[in-house]
Amino acid sequence: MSLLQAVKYQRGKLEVLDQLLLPHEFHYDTVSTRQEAFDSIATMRVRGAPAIAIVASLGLAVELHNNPVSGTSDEQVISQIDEALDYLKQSRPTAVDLTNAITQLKATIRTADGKGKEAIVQAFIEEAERIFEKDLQSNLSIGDFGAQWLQAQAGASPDQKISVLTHCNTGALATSGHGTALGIIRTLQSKGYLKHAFCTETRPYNQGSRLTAFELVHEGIPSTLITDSMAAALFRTKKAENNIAAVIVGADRVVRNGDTANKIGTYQLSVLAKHHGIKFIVAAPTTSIDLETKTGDGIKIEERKREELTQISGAVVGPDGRVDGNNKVRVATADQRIDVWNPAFDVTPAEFIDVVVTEKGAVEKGPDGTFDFSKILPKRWAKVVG
Ligand SMILES: CSC[C@@H](O)[C@@H](O)C(=O)COP(=O)(O)O
Repeated sequence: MSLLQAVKYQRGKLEVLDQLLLPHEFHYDTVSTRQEAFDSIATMRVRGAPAIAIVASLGLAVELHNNPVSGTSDEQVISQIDEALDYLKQSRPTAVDLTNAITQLKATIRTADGKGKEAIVQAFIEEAERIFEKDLQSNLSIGDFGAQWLQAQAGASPDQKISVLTHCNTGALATSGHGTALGIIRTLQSKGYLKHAFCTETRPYNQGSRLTAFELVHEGIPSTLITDSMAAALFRTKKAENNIAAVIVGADRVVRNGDTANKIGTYQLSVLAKHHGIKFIVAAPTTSIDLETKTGDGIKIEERKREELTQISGAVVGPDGRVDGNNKVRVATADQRIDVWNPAFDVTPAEFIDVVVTEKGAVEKGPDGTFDFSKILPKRWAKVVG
């Protein structure tokens, strides 16, 4: 089985899989400049909170590797890199991984201040590469902690397999590999704990049907696709038969009290899960945690263009039922004059979340109903909260 990779990188060269063409066509774009990185992210050719941060960081690393910076003093070079990072930060607003990566990159280049411009650039490139490599390790740990938590809380085991529902895409395509929520599902499968994975279509951008369904099939994980509107009926009619124990989702931003921004539709799933006695798990690396924002009310939710709701693209299906991946079409699915509201994310309040699984462990709610991240992030906590 070939490995799914959203990003292929070697020093000086970055290739990014165009996810808009999936699952019908595999095409990698070369990304060599900050503008190309920005464009890949803003047009959603690459998407998913960790992958966005990785492409922005490595895209600029490639630009700096191949094109000497013009500044002469260390101060000038640092300010030019800062400017490029601030530009990249504008590519998409809701996921915090990019902001956290930028903070980390800015701090790292300052450790080379006074050592000359090559040292500053080198420090940047090495830090960007570390962000990429560390993400994979984080995903694998999230998978282990998530499976352990489900073993303890839902009795998941080879003798008592569980089923789960996931939303959006959080797999290898949204990260450096393995995935977060989908990473837990992969780990459950490898341990023999998984009965079945259900995935939502994830309207309007269809990350679930285009990407997650593709990843699940690719991995040979027993799985079923549903539309977003079928979740309640699924829980009501198929929970017992399938032993549906958890909804597992990723995160674009988990704020200080645990409120979590994730793909639109996540919030309604959390309400349904509570109603049906199903655990609700947020799987997120600590790079997706934002301690500076106190509650979900402070999260900026990206609104996207109307055509994402009123039009859809895909590949032509022939009369024999075969999909012709080379023959793409874009079709209208609504009266093009209708007014549209298209928020890309929503906020799930902490009260509906049972656990936030990070690479540093599973964090459960305290008696006050909020999450306390001070134990897993003591330094960041001290900086922000004191
Ligand atoms: C590990 S990816 C976590 C989230 O980024 C994911 O669930 C999600 O909401 C992605 O949204 P997208 O708009 O496709 O970037």
